[in-house]
This record gives sequence, structure tokens and C-alpha cells, in this order.
Amino acid sequence: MKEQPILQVQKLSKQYGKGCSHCQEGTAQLEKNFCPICKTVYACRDISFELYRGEILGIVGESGSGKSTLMKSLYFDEPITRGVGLLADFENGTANIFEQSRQQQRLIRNTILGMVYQNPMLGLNMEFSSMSNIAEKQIAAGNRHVHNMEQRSLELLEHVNIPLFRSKEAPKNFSGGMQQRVQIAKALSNNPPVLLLDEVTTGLDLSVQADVLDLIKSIQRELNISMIVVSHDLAVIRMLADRTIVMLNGQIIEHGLTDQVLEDPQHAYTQQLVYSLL
Ligand SMILES: Nc1ncnc2c1ncn2[C@@H]1O[C@H](COP(=O)(O)OP(=O)(O)OP(=O)(O)O)[C@@H](O)[C@H]1O
Repeated sequence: MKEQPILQVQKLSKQYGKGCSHCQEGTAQLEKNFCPICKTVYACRDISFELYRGEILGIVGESGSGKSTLMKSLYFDEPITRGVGLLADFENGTANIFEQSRQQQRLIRNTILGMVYQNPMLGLNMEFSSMSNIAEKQIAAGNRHVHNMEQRSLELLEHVNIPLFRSKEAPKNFSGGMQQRVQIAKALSNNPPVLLLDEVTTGLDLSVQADVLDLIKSIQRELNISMIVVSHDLAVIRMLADRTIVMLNGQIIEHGLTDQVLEDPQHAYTQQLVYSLL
């Protein structure tokens, strides 16, 4: 029997703008990702993929290709235009998560998903202590036991190599790499089966970047979490992802095992990306 994906996305589309008689036709010619007539932006167009238990799925593409929009959509930061999302851990994968009430979506977010943003300001409260940041996510997931939350926060901070004597300090005092580590600890605090990571190493020094990537890889191995890792940098994807999706102008133009995509890129854009690695 075929393994059930932990997440299945079918024909997810997100547009900014109402569209017009020209672009509403599925076959209309767009200029990159927008309608030349009404300027509606088609940030994600008919995106479909599966994520399996314990795998890391990489999404790579240039700036503006729709990667962040896809992540924001999956984390309910933004409503989608249309599409289906099925999570094996929600109603046994039979209910479209995008059609649930805000309350249900909050529940899914708090119990099934974790998110690490490129900008730590989006994922952390910079004024609260690192421990309180982690506790916040645990409270949202229904945890009320202060001692347990404290223990869990310390355990997670240790896991992501934050010195424990700094656990009561606010992330605003931390370096970029440390802030990303706290964000990762927070995202893991409710043991989510699915972790979303959006350009988490962009803007960090190369050595710090390597540390954060190592941390992600070791977490995935130890906890067997499924991850979607978004990056414009194919080197990051090469290091982390089992399978890779390549996006361009809001569409998936290529997908396959990462090794396969790297060794035998089919689309001219992917070929360009791969050659730039050499
Ligand atoms: N709120 C918005 N209103 C209008 N257009 C938007 C909005 N948010 C994103 N877009 C457009 O959607 C497209 C996809 O953007 P998105 O941020 O998802 O790309 P990306 O691949 O993540 O790039 P980057 O890494 O630079 O953020 C872009 O053309 C962008 O300008």
C-alpha cells in the first residue's frame, strides 16, 4: 500500500488583485507572474505537491517566484485564492485545511505546524525572554503547567545550543544566528509533525549559516519531523532536501529527488541555477 503523505497540497493558487477578463482565463499570457492588463499578481499558480513523514522537501526559486507566499499560505498567515490542503494529522487527511474556521486553523497551527521565518521579528517577541517566547507557543497549544513549560523551554534551548544562563534574556540581545536558534526552539516546542522553514539562513554569515543548517539536519534526524525548506540558494537545498521543487513565476517548473534535479536539470532555469553552483 502506498504511504499516506503527511501533507498534500492540490492546485493551490494565490493572487493579489481581482483579475480581469484577459487573465482569468487559465491559458492567458502573463508577463512573468502578473497580468499585463490589470496588473493582478499571480503569486502561486496551481501548486501541487506531497510531503511524506520524516522527509525534507526543498523549494528553490528566485526572488518573487512565490516561495514565501506558499509558506505563508500553508501557515494561514494569508488566505489563499483557491486550492486544497490535506494534513494526515487533521481529520485523517479528509478535510481541506484552507476551508476551516479561523479557530480550527489556529488549532492546526498550534498543534501540527511549526514555522521559522527569515525575519526573526516575525517569529519572536524581541522584548520577551527566550523562555517566554517558547512558553507562548506551548500555552497556545493548550499547555498550562508552568514547571513543565519551563523544563521544556530549557531542554529546547539546550538542544539548539543557546547557553542556558542566557535563557531569561530577550532575543533582541542575541546575534542573528542565535535568534534563528530560538525561533527553531519555539517552533519545535509543541512537537509539530510538520516544520516550515522560510529562508532561515539568508543574511547570516557563512559559518553561522552552516551551524544553523547542521542544527536543522540533526533535528530532522533525531525527531523525524517532516520539513519544507524554502531557499533561493540551491546550496542550502542541496545540503538539506531529499526532494526538491523548483518554482518560477508562481509555478512549479521542475520537481524530483534533489540528486536527480542537481545532476540532470531539465528546465533551462534549473540548469542555470545548477551551473551557478559549480
Ligand atoms: N501583499 C502583496 N501584494 C501584492 N503582491 C504581493 C504581495 N505579497 C507578495 N506579492 C507578490 O507575489 C509574488 C511572489 O512573492 P513572494 O514573496 O512569495 O516571492 P519569493 O519567492 O518568496 O521571493 P522573496 O524571497 O524575495 O520574498 C511577487 O511578485 C510579489 O511582489
